[in-house]
Amino acid sequence: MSAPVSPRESASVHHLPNARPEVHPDNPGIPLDLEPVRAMRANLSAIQRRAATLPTRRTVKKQWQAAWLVKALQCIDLTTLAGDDTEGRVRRLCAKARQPLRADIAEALGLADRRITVGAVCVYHRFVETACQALEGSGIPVAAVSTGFPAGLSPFETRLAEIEASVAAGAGEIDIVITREHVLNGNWQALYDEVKAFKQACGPAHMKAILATGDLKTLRNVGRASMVAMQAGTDFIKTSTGKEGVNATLPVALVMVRAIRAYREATGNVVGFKPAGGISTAKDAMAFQFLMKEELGNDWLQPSLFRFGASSLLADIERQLEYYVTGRYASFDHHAMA
Ligand SMILES: O=C[C@H](O)COP(=O)(O)O
Repeated sequence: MSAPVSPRESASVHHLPNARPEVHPDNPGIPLDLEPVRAMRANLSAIQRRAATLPTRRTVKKQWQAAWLVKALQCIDLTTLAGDDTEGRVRRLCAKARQPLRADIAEALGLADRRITVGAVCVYHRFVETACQALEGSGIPVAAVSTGFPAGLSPFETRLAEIEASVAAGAGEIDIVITREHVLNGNWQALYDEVKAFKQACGPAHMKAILATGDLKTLRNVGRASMVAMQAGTDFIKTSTGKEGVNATLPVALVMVRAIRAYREATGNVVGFKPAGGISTAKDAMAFQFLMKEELGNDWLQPSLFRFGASSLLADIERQLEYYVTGRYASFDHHAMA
């Protein structure tokens, strides 16, 4: 991270890139069109080369770096998806979601009067009601992972019922998982039908389609699955559950955001992107932000079109912002939810 500001310098963040109105996902879907699906190509070495340059492409320092990190924080789906989750843990997570920056850090950044929150809180269905109660009045949506998360192999009707139950319990966002077998078998019709049925079951809730890219074997499959999920009407495409062997990576993200761009150029429809799983440092987060800015533009830096699915990223961002305003690093356990 860059050197801390001197006491004489103002630590205020003046460059939060959110003066413009946010663009929201707008994707009614289209009938299944296999031509662009089959046309998806992925040049592995070119993608890897491009991905390798992303973390170093921009030199962002001082208040500009702090502004990027505050924006990253606002895009976090603050997540807990563990077998030992409890109502108490979810309530603490929601308290952190409401006030993700310690008051003294927010004050030093000149953000005390701005209502800075994370993008959403993401939990299992079991905790949707708890999270909705804890977030009441905050405007922060609750996202529920659904459809047999993480494997997505429970009976189809059960998966639909799970979506409906989470929406009825108050979830404003539903993160579904696709059946990886449909992708591995090239059964695009089955994938399209599944995602479309899930979208219908979501009703007014926003849907994110988790492709579980670590299970899809090739980047070409990632591109094809992205295209089919968008044609079926998903509002976001999301990389991973966080439970696959490999989760969000920059090469996978490049393929997915380029599919978003191609789909938008072909249809005019707008789809968001959520890298998730294994993103735990401010530096990682900024590499994904640079990717979004360069591939899709500033509209995709806003929480309406960009989220990080992350359980521990917030702690590092808060730590880096504390360093920016004080010149000292705190230990991780100094920050709540570390
Ligand atoms: O969707 C979110 C992921 O499950 C979070 O993954 P993580 O615990 O590696 O940050």
